[in-house]
Amino acid sequence: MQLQRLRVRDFRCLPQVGMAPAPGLNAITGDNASGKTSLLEAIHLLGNGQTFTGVAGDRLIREGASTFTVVGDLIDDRRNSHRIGVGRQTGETRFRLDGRDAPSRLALVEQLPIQIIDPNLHRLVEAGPDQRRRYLDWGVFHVEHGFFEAWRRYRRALRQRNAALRRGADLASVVAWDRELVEAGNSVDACRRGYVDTLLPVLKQIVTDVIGEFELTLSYYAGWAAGEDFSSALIRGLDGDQRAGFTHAGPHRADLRIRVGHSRARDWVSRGQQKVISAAMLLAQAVLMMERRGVQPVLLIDDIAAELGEAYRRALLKRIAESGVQSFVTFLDPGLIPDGVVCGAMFHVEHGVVQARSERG
Ligand SMILES: Nc1ncnc2c1ncn2[C@@H]1O[C@H](COP(=O)(O)OP(=O)(O)OP(=O)(O)O)[C@@H](O)[C@H]1O
Repeated sequence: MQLQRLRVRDFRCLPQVGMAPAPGLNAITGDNASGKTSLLEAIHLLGNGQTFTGVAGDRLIREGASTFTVVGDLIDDRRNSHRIGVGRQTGETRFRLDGRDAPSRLALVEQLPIQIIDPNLHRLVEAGPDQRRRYLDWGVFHVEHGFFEAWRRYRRALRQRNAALRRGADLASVVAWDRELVEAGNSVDACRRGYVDTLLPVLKQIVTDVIGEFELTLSYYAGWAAGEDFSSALIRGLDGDQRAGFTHAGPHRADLRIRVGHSRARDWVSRGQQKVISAAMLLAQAVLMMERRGVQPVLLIDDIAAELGEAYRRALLKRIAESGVQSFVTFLDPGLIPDGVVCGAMFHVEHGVVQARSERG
């Protein structure tokens, strides 16, 4: 999927924007508070239905206006055109897809897969498993059909089992959910496992291209002990589950464990390297999606220049530009666009006004 045209009206500090992005790397330059992040937010909204900064509702409407609209014209990998839109009016946000109301935000997520690389990116390596699980599931969702349905079934059964545990129900009422839980959980697990196997070589190659030789391993933890099956883990954990009032083992506890040599990555690598590994993880998903599904995702990259030294910044942006993934990258100053990075298009933002630029100067 490629964003061919973007139109924005009264969104955050942007009064009116009309731009025609290029297929590869789109550089967006502008001073602090000029509106660069707002522009990325508008694109994110199209592919996700939500902003990445967490700002929501009427606060997204430009001060003094009463509505906002963001519309994107897309072309898919079979050269079909699509139009998606998000608008807010009288306290309600509406999603539009090809001239109709979209049933939910999920329809947008399916239409325009989008990922954000921002200054909090290192948390993917550093923070707890939740963020990595979300990362993993985003990729699995877009690549493995059937994953979403299995995940929904699993969540439903888990909720019911936990409710029974919480109210101290008898054993039969708790284990009544185990069959569904195990069936759906095993499907979720199989999808994730297969995905990680194909992701890992792509990721390793990207990390090597950017950092050089690096002993990175990514291992998948299913959410119960290795060598045991899910069903046995549930039986073994039953006493503990009844005492705690919730289910311990299962795909809801899965993780991607990132190691460098024999150490956990977060204990071993520098903050800059954590960011490069995290960015590489997102880029690897994008590349895999293109290879496996022929679907092009969009990458949004906010403020990476402020976070990375010249060498990593150049290598990473060069790799992103060469991947062919459509990306939108913000820079405070055009001088921060590293030499050798080929930009498909350049835009400059000043006081909320976006203009195409023909050269870096
Ligand atoms: N609803 C709104 N109406 C008007 N202005 C807004 C609204 N929401 C945010 N702004 C303003 O928009 C301005 C631009 O913010 P934005 O985050 O897009 O800038 P930026 O170019 O990314 O800056 P930086 O380089 O400092 O990150 C800010 O001054 C912010 O206060």
